Amino acid sequence: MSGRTTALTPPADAVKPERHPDAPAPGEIIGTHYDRCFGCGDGAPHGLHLVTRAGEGVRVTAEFTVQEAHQGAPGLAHGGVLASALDETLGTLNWLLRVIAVTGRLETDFVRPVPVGTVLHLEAEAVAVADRKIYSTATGRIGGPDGPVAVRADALFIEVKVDHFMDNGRPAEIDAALADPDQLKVARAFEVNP
Ligand SMILES: CCCCCCCCCCCC(=O)SCCNC(=O)CCNC(=O)[C@H](O)C(C)(C)COP(=O)(O)OP(=O)(O)OC[C@H]1O[C@@H](n2cnc3c(N)ncnc32)[C@H](O)[C@@H]1OP(=O)(O)O
Repeated sequence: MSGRTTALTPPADAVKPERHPDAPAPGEIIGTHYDRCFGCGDGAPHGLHLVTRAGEGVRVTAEFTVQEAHQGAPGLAHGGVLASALDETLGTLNWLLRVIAVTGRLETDFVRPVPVGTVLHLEAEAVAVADRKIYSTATGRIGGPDGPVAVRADALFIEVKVDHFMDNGRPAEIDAALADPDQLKVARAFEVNP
């Protein structure tokens, strides 16, 4: 038994994800999508401050150092924080597809404890797309990029329009985020050129 639900098995008509021609080049840092994002924002003091790089194909790598504020058991990372790191890394894959998407489902395996001060080396790949559904998978390793797997996850992201954030987010913050001309340009470009 793998423990996985069938909700994360791509349907028979799913296709291989295609990297968008305008996606960041392999090795390039993929910047934050929102300054106050818990996963990647510089303006989130207790956030993860994840720095993600584009890889080959539809792959990304990221690093996250576990801080004092991220503990669950004494001296060990909280599982929810580790799931957040996986979620953020997986979410960044959608920028290589140039699709705006949110997490619908995230299934996480916690394989080894992750002590405070550890650098978690994350790697994620989009594996299939079916209409609005993007299936992806990620691992987090400790002790180096080739170290043992400490956490892994499979996920389903669902493509949404920018309106998803306008309709459901706090208007003042959405306005502030979209007042950034780069952010608005990127968001609109995604919708015009999926
Ligand atoms: C400015 C730029 C900023 C860009 C900002 C980017 C932010 C990224 C941040 C990191 C990632 C996150 O944490 S995102 C935050 C956490 N996630 C969320 O808040 C999402 C909350 N959920 C929702 O809003 C909604 O449930 C949606 C949008 C996911 C889906 O609603 P919907 O649009 O009405 O679509 P719906 O018809 O229900 O589903 C479409 C298809 O997906 C399937 N589906 C939907 N949910 C699931 C599920 N949990 N498990 C399995 N399958 C599912 C359905 O069966 C259906 O399949 P079929 O019938 O077509 O076969």
